[in-house]
Order: sequence, then C-alpha cells, then structure tokens
Amino acid sequence: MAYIELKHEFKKYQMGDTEIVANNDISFQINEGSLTVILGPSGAGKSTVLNILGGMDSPTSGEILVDGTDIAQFNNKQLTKYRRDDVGFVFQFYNLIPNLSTLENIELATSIVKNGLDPAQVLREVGLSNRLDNFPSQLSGGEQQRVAIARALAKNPKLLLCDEPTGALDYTTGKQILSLLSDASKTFHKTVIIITHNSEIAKMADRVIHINDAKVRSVTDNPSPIPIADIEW
Ligand SMILES: Nc1ncnc2c1ncn2[C@@H]1O[C@H](COP(=O)(O)OP(=O)(O)OP(=O)(O)O)[C@@H](O)[C@H]1O
Repeated sequence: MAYIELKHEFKKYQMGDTEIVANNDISFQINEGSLTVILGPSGAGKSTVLNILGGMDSPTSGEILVDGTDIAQFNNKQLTKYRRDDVGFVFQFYNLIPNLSTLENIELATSIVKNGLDPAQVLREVGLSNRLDNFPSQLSGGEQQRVAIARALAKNPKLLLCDEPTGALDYTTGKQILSLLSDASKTFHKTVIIITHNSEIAKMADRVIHINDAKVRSVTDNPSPIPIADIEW
C-alpha cells in the first residue's frame, strides 16, 4: 500500500454566492521515502493540497490516507498532534523566529516533539555548524532556508512538505537547497513533497504530479531521477 493516498479529495470555498473549487476530485499516491514534485500554474490548487496533507486544513470530502490513517477524519486535537509530530514544513519565506539564534530556532521545534533529533547535529548536516549562535538576520537567504530545513528535519517527521522552497533564492543557492531536500529523501528516507512552478526541477523527482485547474492532469514516474547538480535551467 502507498504511504500517502489521496482518494477523491475535494476542497470548496464559499465566497458569497460563488463557490470556488480549489481541489476537484484529486487522487494520487506517494511512496514512503520518495521525492515527489507537484507542478502547476498559479492558482492550480497545489498549496491547497499541501495544506490538507499537512493537517493545516481539512478537505470538503475525500480520504487523506497517511501511513494507513485517514487524517480527514481527525478532530482538531488529533490534527495538532499530527502537525507537531509527523510533519515538517518548509516555506518560501523561511518563517524563522528573529530573536532566537539558529540553534534556539531548532531547539524550540524539537522541544515540542517526542522523537526529535539533536539540533546541533542536524545543523551540522545542513552545513551550518559554524553559525549556531547567529540570528536569522545575520544569515543569507540560503542559510536561513537551511535553518528552516534543519528545523523541519530535526523534528524527525514522517513527511517533509515544501511549498516553493527556492522561490526567494538565486539559481545556485536554490540548487543547493534542492540538493539538501533530495538528501532528506535519499539519505534520511523522509517522504518529501516539493511544490514548484519550475518544470525543470521535476527531473530530480521520483514522481511528478501535474495539477492544473484544481485537477490532477498527470502522474509520471522517473525511473532514473537526475541529480539536481546535473539539471540546468
Ligand atoms: N481560504 C481560501 N478562501 C477562498 N479561496 C481560496 C482559499 N485558499 C485558496 N483559495 C483559492 O483556491 C484556488 C487554489 O489556490 P492554491 O493556493 O491552492 O493554488 P496554488 O496552485 O498553490 O497557487 P500558487 O502557485 O499561486 O501558490 C485559488 O483560486 C485560490 O484563490
């Protein structure tokens, strides 16, 4: 059985007299420890899918199976626990706490979970061993995103969900961040999902899900994903 399975997921918003269908009968599967890229134009419904998978929002209908459990049936308390223990998030704009050091940002995240990893060790693994005492404002954008990834990984989550993680970074730094996310899947066996507009990035993925106009348009597997260092755009 797939590790993640969305079955006939719908998300509808009522705006006055208008109904917005952000996700219209979305179904797909994702394997454990794989790297998936979700591609699609602005407004396609990608973030809606990610927010629902991350327990930040609930679908209007449909099943969201994660490791055999339908999180669409979770109450608020169960969703809070799921978000805290099982999901790591990486966003376009890092969302670090400005008055905490790099190390403290990670410690804050690990302090609320059961099976957190050693913060300093994870920071070493993302190449920031010499920046533990710096504040976010003293780091470059790429370094701040490394901290955000370390914070997500240090929780030791089942799932790493990344919404446009390189959207605010230059080409080279963006590639370094994507390489780190690829390592999270290949080396640390995390199930990683990356939302992007950039179709070139899809070449590094095990599976590519195209979403357009609220529907899944295609699901493609890459038998031989290309290392991000070898992809040019
Ligand atoms: N809370 C909300 N209330 C009303 N409409 C919403 C809400 N959230 C999303 N939508 C609508 O649902 C549709 C899908 O939005 P979503 O953010 O999932 O798209 P996206 O593919 O992630 O776009 P982008 O790449 O620009 O972030 C859009 O039309 C958006 O306006």
